[in-house]
Amino acid sequence: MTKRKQEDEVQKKIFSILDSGKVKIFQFNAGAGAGKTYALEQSIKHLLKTRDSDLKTRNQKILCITYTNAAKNELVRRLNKNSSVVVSTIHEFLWGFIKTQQKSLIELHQNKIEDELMRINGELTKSFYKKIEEKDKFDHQVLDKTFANIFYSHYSDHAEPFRVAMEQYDFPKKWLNNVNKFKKTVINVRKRDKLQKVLDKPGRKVDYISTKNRDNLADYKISHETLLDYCKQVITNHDILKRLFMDRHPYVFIDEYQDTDQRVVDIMDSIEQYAIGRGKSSLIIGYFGDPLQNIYGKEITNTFVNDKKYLQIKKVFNRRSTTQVISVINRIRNDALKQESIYEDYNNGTNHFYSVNDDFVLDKFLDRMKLSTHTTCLLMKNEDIAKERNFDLLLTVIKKFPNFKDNNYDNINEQFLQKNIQHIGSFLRNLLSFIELIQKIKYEKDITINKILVLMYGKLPMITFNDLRDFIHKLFVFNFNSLNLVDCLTQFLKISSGKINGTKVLEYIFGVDDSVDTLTGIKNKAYDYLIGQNNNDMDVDSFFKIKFSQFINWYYYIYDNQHDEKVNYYTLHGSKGLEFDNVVVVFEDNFGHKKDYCKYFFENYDSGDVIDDERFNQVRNLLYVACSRAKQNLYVIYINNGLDSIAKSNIEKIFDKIEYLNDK
Ligand SMILES: Nc1ncnc2c1ncn2[C@@H]1O[C@H](COP(=O)(O)OP(=O)(O)OP(=O)(O)O)[C@@H](O)[C@H]1O
Repeated sequence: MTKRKQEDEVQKKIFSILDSGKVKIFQFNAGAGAGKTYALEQSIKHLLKTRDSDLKTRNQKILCITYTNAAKNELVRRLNKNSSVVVSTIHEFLWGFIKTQQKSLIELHQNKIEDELMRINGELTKSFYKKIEEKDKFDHQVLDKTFANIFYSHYSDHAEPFRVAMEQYDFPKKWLNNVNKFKKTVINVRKRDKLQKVLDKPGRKVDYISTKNRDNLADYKISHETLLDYCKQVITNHDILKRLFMDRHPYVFIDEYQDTDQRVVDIMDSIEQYAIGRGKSSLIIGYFGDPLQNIYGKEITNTFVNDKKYLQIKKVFNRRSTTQVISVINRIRNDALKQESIYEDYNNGTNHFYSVNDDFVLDKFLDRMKLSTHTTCLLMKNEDIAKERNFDLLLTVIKKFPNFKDNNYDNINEQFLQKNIQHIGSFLRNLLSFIELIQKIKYEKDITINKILVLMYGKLPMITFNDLRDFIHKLFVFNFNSLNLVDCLTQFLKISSGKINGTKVLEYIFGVDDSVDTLTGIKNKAYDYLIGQNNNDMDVDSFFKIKFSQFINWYYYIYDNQHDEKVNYYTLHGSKGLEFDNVVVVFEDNFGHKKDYCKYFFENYDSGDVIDDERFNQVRNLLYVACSRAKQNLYVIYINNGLDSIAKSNIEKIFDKIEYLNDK
């Protein structure tokens, strides 16, 4: 049978499951470039061809869950918008599904507030608060409005000026010995009061805010993680919702199963069980993915790798890369899946492995290899990416703050350079929203008024067109690119037009209340995020003095997956899901807080007992994702201080031969 025929057979297997009219969950496994997204698209098209009128009569929709908004937009584009298909990210979909279940949501939310109150009380009993005899008096004092204003105005000061500001209150000196503990205690008492008040006065609705990365419990606003918790509890405990789900969505496709949260899998399992119990219903759930492309350190749901309780479908063909690239990526993955090209003659590519020392200069290498167009460089060092993308100053400053230093080093990748914006650090996410607002107003020609207003207020407020036009006009006067962050914020705060007020917009974007002036409030948020309880003698001024253009460049790095025909630069993580003609990957050992990051992989490759070695698997997955982006030619450069014989021999097993480049 020809390869194309075999590929068709795989697709037909999926079609036959879709046509079976039964309750089934299947798992489609295929390596990089196999065409998983394509298979998913074909499956939807098949259903549209065979079942569209049925779906329409019953008011049912095919549901397709993608991991990112970018993937969603791509799939929507390929499917040419069809009213029988819903393509959505999981959070967006689940919120739409459960948001009317307010009775259950409020109950869960109140439980969460009670848990939080218990946590706060626990913390208070561990601080000087426990020993205060007249607790009511202390509470009364710190809940006072004037006190709050002074407290927050000096919140992000160094320790001594903060103590001086507190002198007018007769707190015993020893309470202020440790300024951080004092601040924490005050905040806990204030938070407890706020939460207690909302518990005593119910009647609010729970809302999911997709643009913020942190809950605001007192305001009944939840973020992504809490949404998944609530959804799991609400759906798995209510048969009526399971029924509603399967009646509305008899076909569910979930892309990138390796990144799918356990709670989502639990929800789907419970719906499947319910469907089986009802008999004669039909429900098909298909997971598409590749366990080896899990690169964010969050463990894959056991069901997908060990239990394999779903129907397994495998595809071995590769549609992306030349045979030269495929042979390398097969060897990197080193598992049972060995891909082969679907094409008979796609073998005009190359793969090279260069061992180089610290003097290696990438630009010279690109020159030498004549790689000046259609080339993408995947770099490990964040500093290199930041320099190429012109936000190196921002990175240099951010790295000095406790939230990104020492043990928190991984936060640079996980919260600052993270391409999935749901995982960006909470304060940074707010900052991105501010930059997005300015950039969209200034440069995005087809931005809708709704989108602008939602960015400004989180909802559609009643304002006049004139006010909006005037506001935008005033915004255009400033050349934000030439200002630093604090000046940008200051200018923005001052803009007002009728009912629109820059201060209110920033209060919304940064989640600041009116107990202090807005700029100080924003600085306090930055202080909590960047420094927190970790240092008394640091301030956030250096961050706010950074040129706004650096933040804009960072924003474009996070959001922008466009690449041009010249040389483009990404981190290895950031390349996931993309493909390029020529790929240059630069491996380094000094990465991820390790001194032997890649070395560990090369030394242990082929040692036989690495299957459960999490560290080994993480490096392997990252190298696999990076190398499998190449369509035609792959150049791997390994910066190292000398290779031992085991590493050398293993590298040769993967890449055939090592070329040495040691010129300056
Ligand atoms: N049946 C097909 N016919 C033509 N081109 C295809 C087909 N399937 C996939 N392709 C092409 O092959 C390439 C890889 O496909 P796709 O991106 O769907 O793979 P993938 O398995 O999702 O990759 P990865 O997991 O590495 O991100 C793309 O350029 C896609 O357009």
